[in-house]
Amino acid sequence: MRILVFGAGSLGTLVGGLLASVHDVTLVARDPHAARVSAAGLDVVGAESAHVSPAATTTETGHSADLALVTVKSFDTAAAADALADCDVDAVLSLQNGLTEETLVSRLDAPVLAGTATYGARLVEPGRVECTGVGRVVLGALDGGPDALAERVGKAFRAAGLNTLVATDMPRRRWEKLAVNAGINAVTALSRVENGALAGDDAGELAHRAARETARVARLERVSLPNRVAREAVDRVVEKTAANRSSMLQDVAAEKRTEVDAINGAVVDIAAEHGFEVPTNRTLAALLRAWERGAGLR
Ligand SMILES: NC(=O)C1=CN([C@@H]2O[C@H](COP(=O)(O)OP(=O)(O)OC[C@H]3O[C@@H](n4cnc5c(N)ncnc54)[C@H](OP(=O)(O)O)[C@@H]3O)[C@@H](O)[C@H]2O)C=CC1
Ligand SMILES: CC(C)(CO)C(=O)C(=O)O
Repeated sequence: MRILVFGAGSLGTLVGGLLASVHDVTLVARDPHAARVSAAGLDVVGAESAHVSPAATTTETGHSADLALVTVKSFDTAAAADALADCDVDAVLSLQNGLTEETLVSRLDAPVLAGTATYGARLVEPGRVECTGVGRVVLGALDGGPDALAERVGKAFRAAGLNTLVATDMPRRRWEKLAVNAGINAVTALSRVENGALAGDDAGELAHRAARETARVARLERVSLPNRVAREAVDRVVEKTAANRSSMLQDVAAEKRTEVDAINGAVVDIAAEHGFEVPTNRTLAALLRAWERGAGLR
């Protein structure tokens, strides 16, 4: 399969690097990373290891591929979609956090699959990416149900050794992940604690409230996600990732823009379309956006 990875930073380089063992992969990345991969190949280290030689470029448009993987941060999704609109791609798959697929659908003609990734990735230096944890890619039709394209992409991922599930219930999975991120990411970022610190703490109750609100909005969107399931998902992730610093905490610590708009912000916006209020998500989003403004990031 010819696969274009749009936004090869940490996750895109890891997934693209693993796919490059059997597929024809092009990484759209920044220099000096793109230049280094072109000149000397890519080292995958850590929980996975490989030396591969995908193509790498900073050129955003004019590519042709069977599949475009979108792995930019959520706030760069619209720009990525606009660049992909000037490419010839047969299908698009997002592995980003937050609700980003709608932005891709609204700007692209190619079919868009929904995806989530729990692999851990860190771009150590140009040309070198660390797999910090073997997770799973889950992908499928955005509206759910069986899908031949998703099956083909899943088969291509598995052929490259990526732990991949093709799911027929992506709407529920996306909203459950959103509920987990809306709770854990925002609260850990604002309180500067590891995920495990939420267990049995008042801050954990705040995370539960954000997740319950998200589940309520999911149901308004006709996605079946009971409050109890969202709350239990938060507890499960807090327990399994107790020592992790959430991606949003890492962004705040590094003084980088967060993905709040596609997480808590998306919950607030979609709730408003239904005339529904989500005060916990609204508060968390306001605090994070105020921090970003104060830090000159938006
Ligand atoms: N890292 C991880 O372990 C995981 C990440 N995710 C999700 O995956 C997504 C990506 O995360 P992550 O890989 O960590 O983020 P990174 O910031 O490491 O990677 C995104 C990369 O895309 C680049 N980029 C943006 N626009 C362009 C462009 N027009 N042309 C070329 N390159 C571009 C960015 O460069 P620049 O910064 O210079 O703009 C950056 O290098 C997020 O939604 C995240 O939540 C999900 C699971 C795990
Ligand atoms: C699951 C969780 C909360 C793990 O830290 C995550 O997805 C993130 O940090 O973005």
